[in-house]
Amino acid sequence: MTLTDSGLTDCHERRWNALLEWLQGHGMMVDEDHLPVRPKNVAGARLGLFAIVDIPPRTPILTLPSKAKINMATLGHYPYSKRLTATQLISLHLLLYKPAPGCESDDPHFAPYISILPRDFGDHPLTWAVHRTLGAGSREEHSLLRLLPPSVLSDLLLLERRFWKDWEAVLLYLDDLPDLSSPRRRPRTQSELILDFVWAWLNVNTRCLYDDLGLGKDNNMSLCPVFDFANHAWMQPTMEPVRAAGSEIWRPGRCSPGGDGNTDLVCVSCERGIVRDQEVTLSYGWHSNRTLFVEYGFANAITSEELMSGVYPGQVNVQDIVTTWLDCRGELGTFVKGTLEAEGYWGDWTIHCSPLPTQASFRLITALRLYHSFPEGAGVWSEEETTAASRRWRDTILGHEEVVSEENEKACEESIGEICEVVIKRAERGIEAVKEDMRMESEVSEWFQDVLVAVDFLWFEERAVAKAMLIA
Ligand SMILES: C[S@@+](CC[C@H](N)C(=O)[O-])C[C@H]1O[C@@H](n2cnc3c(N)ncnc32)[C@H](O)[C@@H]1O
Repeated sequence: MTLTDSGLTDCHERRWNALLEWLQGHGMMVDEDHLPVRPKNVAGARLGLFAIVDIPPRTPILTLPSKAKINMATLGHYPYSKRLTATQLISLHLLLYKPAPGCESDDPHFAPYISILPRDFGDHPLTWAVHRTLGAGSREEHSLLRLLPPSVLSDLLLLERRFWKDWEAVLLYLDDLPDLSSPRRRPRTQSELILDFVWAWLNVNTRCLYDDLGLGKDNNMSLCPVFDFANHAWMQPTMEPVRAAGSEIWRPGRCSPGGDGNTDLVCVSCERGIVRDQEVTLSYGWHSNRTLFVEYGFANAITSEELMSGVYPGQVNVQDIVTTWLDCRGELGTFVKGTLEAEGYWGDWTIHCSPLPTQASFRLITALRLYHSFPEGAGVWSEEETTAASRRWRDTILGHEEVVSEENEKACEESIGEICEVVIKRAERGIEAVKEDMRMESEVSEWFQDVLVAVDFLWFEERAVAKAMLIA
């Protein structure tokens, strides 16, 4: 790959200039004073945004016109567009206008933007999962899936389920509107079409901003050119989005009653300001590496001090361990499972190292309390006994009682210790297996090595959180 003086390939340089010209056509100021950032290659993250001048604190970095965003408002011209969610509609639009290899998009509305989006997501775990489902997984992909911690794999399967659900919805929509798709595109087999949809869907899932358009929660999102080149920094990000002049500060996850419609996006530098050539970064949220890896395809390089001291939101989902215990308890296990499901406490059982003190989530403690309400070896439980034990457990959820009993609490504590031991042991095996692959796979592609490093961090986080729990 040859880089130009600006740190971009020729092709990216051309596409970036075309994007600026297009944005200018939409009324955006793109000179150095109004857009003091440019993309550059970043090892292990494709592109990132960099300051081209010193930027003082709380200074506007970009003001993106609302009509340059891709969202439910700017795609409102699709017939019956409200039949689709924002993810489905934006993904469909990208699918229809996906650039052919080596070419630019021919979208009459957003071509320069769609053309500069990443072309390949071979390093994202969803791609490996979908390949596997289609029976087309490569050896590298299979071995990466095998190396993932169980908690990561189960989140990945949930993400894959979301993907297929969106695909089904888009197919159904296209069935009703064959004019939209048939004449437009080069012929694609069903598998090719699905993989192109993976590309579209991942662009949406990894790049969209929560954006209060005044719609339902799941539809308040936009793809925002330029803004979406900013990489994630878990500590001290340098840029943040704010509302257009005169309105409230933007915060992810907040929905204003009634909504404000599609407004311009303004981003400003954070408190410390930014020096020339420094990377301009955002916070994608206070996420553990498991979530970052599954949703975005990368993991933060973190140290054990950061994990043990509680400054990093380390977390382990231990659902598979507890589920195995329940599976060994026959009918009683089935009863506990059914009760937890009925009461909304099934799954999402986690241990955390931040904020200190380290702790098990209330959901995990609640599940363990019910599990230990029926001690092993206590013989057969009559219906009355089962009802009474469940009632005592339910009282802890309702806040009528703090604990089921002292013995029950002690058993839960011991179980948490056992869970941590299991997590540590398997993390050690996982780290060893990743090392082994690193040694064996020295000839393989760069992205594969990068992913192995990320998988190593996933196991490392699990081990450090479990160790911190045991020490506490
Ligand atoms: C919103 S985009 C950021 C721009 C992106 N790097 C690009 O080349 O277009 C999000 C994607 O960037 C990458 N990314 C973001 N932050 C990262 C980080 N701290 N380390 C590695 N990759 C990162 C991941 O691939 C993620 O899915």
